[in-house]
Amino acid sequence: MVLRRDGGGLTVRSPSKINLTLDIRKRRSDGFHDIETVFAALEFGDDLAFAIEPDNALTLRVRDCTGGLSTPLPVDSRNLIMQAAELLRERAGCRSGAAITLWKRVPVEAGLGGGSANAAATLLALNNLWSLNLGRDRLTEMAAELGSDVAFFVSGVPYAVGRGRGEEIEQIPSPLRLQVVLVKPASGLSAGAVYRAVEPGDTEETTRMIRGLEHGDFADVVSALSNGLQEPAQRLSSEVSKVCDAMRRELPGRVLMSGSGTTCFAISRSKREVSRVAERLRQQRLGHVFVTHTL
Ligand SMILES: C[C@](O)(CO)[C@H](O)COP(=O)(O)OP(=O)(O)OC[C@H]1O[C@@H](n2ccc(N)nc2=O)[C@H](O)[C@@H]1O
Ligand SMILES: Nc1ncnc2c1ncn2[C@@H]1O[C@H](COP(=O)(O)OP(=O)(O)OP(=O)(O)O)[C@@H](O)[C@H]1O
Repeated sequence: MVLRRDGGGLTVRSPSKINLTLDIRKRRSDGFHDIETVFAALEFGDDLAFAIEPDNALTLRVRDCTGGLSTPLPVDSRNLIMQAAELLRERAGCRSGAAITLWKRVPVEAGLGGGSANAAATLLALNNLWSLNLGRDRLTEMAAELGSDVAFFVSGVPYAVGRGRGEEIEQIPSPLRLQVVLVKPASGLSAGAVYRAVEPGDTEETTRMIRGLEHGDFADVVSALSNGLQEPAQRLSSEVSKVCDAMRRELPGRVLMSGSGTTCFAISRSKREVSRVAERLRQQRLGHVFVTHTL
């Protein structure tokens, strides 16, 4: 994530992600699951601005740019941005203040990790704005406390494998840039509800996906696309199957649900192809359609 100086403050683009694979290995006693997943960061994201607040207050304003797609987000400690700021203050032992503004574009409960990316952006930006000089390791530890996806966004890499409950991050070097079309249906799903409905299995797609990305082999990437949460998500939301079926008619074999849903995505090497497919999907009114690419 690139921090930009803006007067006395900072601005940062908070990206989103898709999961190119998601293997659910086993249910743990702490309520989480051991997983292996391949994250890909997307250019599509929110914007955040941070300014020093002289009286040590922490405030958050949200500007909804989703076109009414999301219900209003809380601006108190229920918001992951406020949780990240408070955690940073507590661990660094500081009482600095900040006025934070979020321009929200990434839909909520979409499987795109929008809230997790906001939390990561907040850790990185306030560490800089408040001159705390905490190292990447300390920020990564805090990230894992805030949510399973946050460490990936703190890493700032385009592709990574996530192990453990998703917070153990290892970069996957790749020459590939994927063009991506996203369709988010009206309904959302909470990650907890989808994980509760899953049966852990022993799929091996993540290893194949890592190899495909490293070799820059698009055909291998396509053949390894898989998501162990898709079947339970489809049971919980009929819109997921409807959207994926419509996308498969356009780009057979290249469609998957992201994370815990409900967004489905399709990948291509061609910008022109995703734009054409997006136009056709918009006409079918299945949900909000976004065109983007991996970072
Ligand atoms: C679906 C993914 O987005 C894939 O990247 C993540 O696994 C979920 O990440 P997240 O939204 O950051 O999730 P968290 O806020 O950490 O957890 C929400 C809930 O999802 C379930 N959860 C999450 C991650 C995991 N490895 N196993 C789980 O069972 C737990 O019930 C947890 O209470
Ligand atoms: N800044 C934030 N942006 C988005 N959601 C937030 C934020 N802060 C708190 N939340 C809450 O977090 C929950 C889900 O967030 P998010 O949109 O990141 O989920 P998601 O798209 O399913 O992502 P994931 O792939 O990580 O599961 C919602 O219940 C939302 O109210």
